[in-house]
Amino acid sequence: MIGVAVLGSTGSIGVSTLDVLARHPDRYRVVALTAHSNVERMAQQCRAVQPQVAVMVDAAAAAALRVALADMPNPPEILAGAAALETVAALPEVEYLMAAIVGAAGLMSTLVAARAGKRILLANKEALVVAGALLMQAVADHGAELLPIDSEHNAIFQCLPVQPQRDLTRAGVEKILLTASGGPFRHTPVAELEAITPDQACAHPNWKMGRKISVDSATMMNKGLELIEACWLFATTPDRVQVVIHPQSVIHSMVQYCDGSVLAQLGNPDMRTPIAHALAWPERMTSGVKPLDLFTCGNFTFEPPAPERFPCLTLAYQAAQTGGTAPAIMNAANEIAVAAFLAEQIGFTAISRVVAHVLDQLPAAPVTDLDQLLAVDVAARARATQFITTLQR
Ligand SMILES: NC(=O)C1=CN([C@@H]2O[C@H](COP(=O)(O)OP(=O)(O)OC[C@H]3O[C@@H](n4cnc5c(N)ncnc54)[C@H](OP(=O)(O)O)[C@@H]3O)[C@@H](O)[C@H]2O)C=CC1
Ligand SMILES: CC(=O)[C@@H](O)[C@H](O)COP(=O)(O)O
Ligand SMILES: [Mn+2]
Repeated sequence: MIGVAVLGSTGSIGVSTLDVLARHPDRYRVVALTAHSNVERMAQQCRAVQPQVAVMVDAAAAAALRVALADMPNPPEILAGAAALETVAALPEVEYLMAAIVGAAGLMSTLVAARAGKRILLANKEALVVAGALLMQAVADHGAELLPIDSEHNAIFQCLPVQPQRDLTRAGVEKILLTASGGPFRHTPVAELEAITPDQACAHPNWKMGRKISVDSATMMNKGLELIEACWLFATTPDRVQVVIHPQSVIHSMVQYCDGSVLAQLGNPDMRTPIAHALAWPERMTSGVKPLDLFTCGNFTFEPPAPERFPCLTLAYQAAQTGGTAPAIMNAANEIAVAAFLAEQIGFTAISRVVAHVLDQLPAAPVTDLDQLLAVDVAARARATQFITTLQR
C-alpha cells in the first residue's frame, strides 16, 4: 500500500484526487489531508478516508474540526498552522504527495517533499513559477520524482520519450505546443472586459476549477504560469514553447519533433486522467473518466492568442525571458490582483495593470536562495496592494 498525502484536499484537484484514490483502495492509503479553513468538507473527507493526520492552516478551523470529529472512533491527529503542512510533507509514511494548494502558499510543503525524496504530484504550478530553480535542484539532489498534474504538462510528459525528459534536443524535440482554451472571453469585445464580474470570469467553458485558476484562465495568466512551468519541468526555454488556442480543450498539448511528427495527448477534460496517470506511472490505472468519443466530441480548431486581449500572457513571456526573480514578482502581483478582483475591489482589466506596474517597479535579480525569493514575494505583494489602493480612489 502506498501512503499518500493530499495537500489542498478540499479544493477542486483535492476532491478529484480522493475520487481516484477511492477507486483503488488496494493500492493507496490516505495518510494525510490538508486544507485552509473549509471545516465542513474536511470533516466529511476525514470520515470517508480516515487519515492519520488532518491539517487546517487556520487555527480556528482546526479547533472547529476537533469538535466536528469528536464522535469519530479513530479521529485523525489534527494539526494547525502553515508549518504543519511541512510536517505532513516530511512524514515517513507519506510516499506520494499531491501538491494541490493554490498559490505560493504551496511552495514550502512542496520543497520539503522534494527534500524528503517523495513522489510529488504537482498541481501547484505557482511553486515552480516562484522557485523553479530551487525546486528542480531539490528534486535532483534528493532523488524525488516530480510528475506534472497540470493537464497540459501531463500531456507533454506523455508525449515525450521516457528517458530524455531533461534533454529535449537529444530527444529531437523542436517545440512544445502548449494548448489553451482562451477562457470565457475569447470573443468578448475588448471594450466590455472592464465590466466583467467575478462569476463571469470563473465560468470556464470546459473545466470546473477553483476561483483563482479560473480567473487566471480568463486573463490567460494561467497560460503564462504554465509557460514558465513547462520551461522548468522540461528544461527548455520560452522561445521553444508556443501557445496555441484550442477552445475545445480535448487536445491537452502537443510535442513537435524535428522529423515533422507532432504527438498529442487527447481526452475528455477531466483532471482525474492526469491524476490517475501520475499516481500509477509508469503503469496505467482506471480514473473514472469516460472514454473520449471522437464522433461526438466535435471539431478541433486552433488559433493564435490575440495580444491586445491577453496582456497577462505577454507579461508572462517577458518575465520568463527575463528569468531570475521576475516570475516570482509576477506571480505575487497576480495573486494579489486576482484576490482583489474576486473581492470586487478592482475591475477585470486592472489585473494586468497591477502585474505590469509591480514588474516595472521591482527590478529582477538572479536567484540566490529561498530567503531572497520569499522576500521578493513579500515585497511584490506589498507593491501590488499599495497600487490597488490608488486604483480604488
Ligand atoms: N482545478 C484544476 O482543474 C486545476 C488546478 N491546478 C492547480 O492546482 C492548484 C489547486 O487548484 P484548485 O484545486 O483549483 O484550487 P481550489 O481553490 O479549489 O483549492 C485550493 C486548496 O488549497 C487550500 N488552500 C487555500 N489557501 C491555502 C493556504 N494559504 N494554505 C494552505 N492551503 C490553502 C484550500 O483549502 P480551503 O478549501 O480550506 O480553502 C483548498 O484545499 C492551483 O495551483 C491550480 O493552479 C492545475 C491544473 C488544473
Ligand atoms: C485543467 C487545467 O490544466 C487548467 O490549467 C486548464 O488548462 C485551464 O484552461 P485554460 O487553457 O483556459 O487556461
Ligand atoms: Mn493547465
